[in-house]
Amino acid sequence: MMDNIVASEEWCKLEELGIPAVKARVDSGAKTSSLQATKIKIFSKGLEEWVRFEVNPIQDNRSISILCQAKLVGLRTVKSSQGIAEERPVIKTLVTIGNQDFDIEVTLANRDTMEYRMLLGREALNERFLVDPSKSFLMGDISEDEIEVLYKPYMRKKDGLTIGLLASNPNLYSNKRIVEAGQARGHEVVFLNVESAYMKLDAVAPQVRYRGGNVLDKMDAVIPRIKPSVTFYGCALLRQFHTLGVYCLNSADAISKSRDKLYASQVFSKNDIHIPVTGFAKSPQDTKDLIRMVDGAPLIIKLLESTQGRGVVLAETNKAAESVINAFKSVQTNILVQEFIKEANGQDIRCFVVNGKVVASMQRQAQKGEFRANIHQGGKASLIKITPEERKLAIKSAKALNLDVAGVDLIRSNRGPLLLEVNSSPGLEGIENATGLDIANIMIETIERKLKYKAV
Ligand SMILES: Nc1ncnc2c1ncn2[C@@H]1O[C@H](COP(=O)(O)OP(=O)(O)OP(=O)(O)O)[C@@H](O)[C@H]1O
Ligand SMILES: [Mg+2]
Ligand SMILES: [Mg+2]
Repeated sequence: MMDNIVASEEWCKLEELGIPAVKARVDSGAKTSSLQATKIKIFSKGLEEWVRFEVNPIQDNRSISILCQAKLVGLRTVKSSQGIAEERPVIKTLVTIGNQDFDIEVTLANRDTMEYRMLLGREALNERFLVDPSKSFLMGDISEDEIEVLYKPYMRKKDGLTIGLLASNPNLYSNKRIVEAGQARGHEVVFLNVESAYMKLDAVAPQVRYRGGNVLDKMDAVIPRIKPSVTFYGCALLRQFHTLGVYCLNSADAISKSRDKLYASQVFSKNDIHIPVTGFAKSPQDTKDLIRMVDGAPLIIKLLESTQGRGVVLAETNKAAESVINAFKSVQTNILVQEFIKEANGQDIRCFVVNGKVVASMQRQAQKGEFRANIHQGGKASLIKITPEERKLAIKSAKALNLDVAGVDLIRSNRGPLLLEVNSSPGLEGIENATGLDIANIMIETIERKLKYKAV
């Protein structure tokens, strides 16, 4: 066996960190080496600066987590895939590959998205190894059984995840159900009030803290259920959690996009997703043409930020439309003007999309004399079998906004199904009652799948 040729992937032992085996990708395209690490914290030991962190050394197993510490060698500015510069701690540690031991510098990557938990860069390989990228494990393979034996002592006692529910009211049906479903699957679910959480913004050791000073550094995942009035602050918290390597079931970016009806409609039309003809204008001088553009009254006027049907108005005549539109404009309120889909007869369809699948759907029928089918406006829900075209539309719409969980509202028009809107915190009560399905459980299962979590 040639002992100076390494393959594209190799097993490494990091003895000083207490990591018996980690599969590393050999990447001579990268200069430095890196190691996946979460919960990174810099601290002083006498006069020295040290860093404490956790590593999940096995790709598909979140439940194995090794607490490591090492002397800090320095900080390295690294560009993320989005081109954002970040400072990452660098340590020096002994690595064993095959029968060779040597010291290397390793950058701690605070993201959990690395496919390989470790990356061996040029600096580590130089003058020591040649690389044969067509091969795997030239320095010796380790079987799954051997891994199990090696990691037995490290198995976490607590076998569930810690999931934060970022919301405002713990007594809402949806929130109670999410807590219940998480606990039923063996996880710890912590209710986090959006307004009681705050952040420390710092390149080296960013944090989310909770009223009283507790640092929230044990979260594996966060489920955002952010009410519209705190979207801005809630999304800032979510970004912070994301930076800390915590998986968020709906990203800050996707939530803020979905909350802006105008922006979302532009994303839909760009992605070839059909919506009722919609217009938007700044000046009252354009109102008449706006009305013509959507084919005249009856037409719909919507406040840009509305929920539960409260900001949606039907104007029966062109005159009424014109005066309502201009009235909103005179108080600087942003509105959309939209073609009225009369043939829907006060019905719409709510599809609940989780992780790219329609997991439940229901039809909602507006009360007599009402065109809005929202349950909050007295609408009644019933079961419905959606068509393949409607299913495709619902999935495509959630995907266009990049939402893991979405309530997609469709309406049946003479020219086929049209998308009305996509909600990022869809309520569970209506859909669970109508369908008898355990949607909260499906949301928790999705988190498990994303984190590659398996109950031990
Ligand atoms: N263009 C339209 N044509 C016919 N009916 C419509 C139209 N737009 C909305 N509606 C009806 O009004 C209801 C409320 O509209 P929409 O969903 O856009 O508003 P919302 O206030 O955001 O509601 P949500 O609580 O679902 O977020 C719809 O569910 C549908 O029944
Ligand atoms: Mg809405
Ligand atoms: Mg709606």
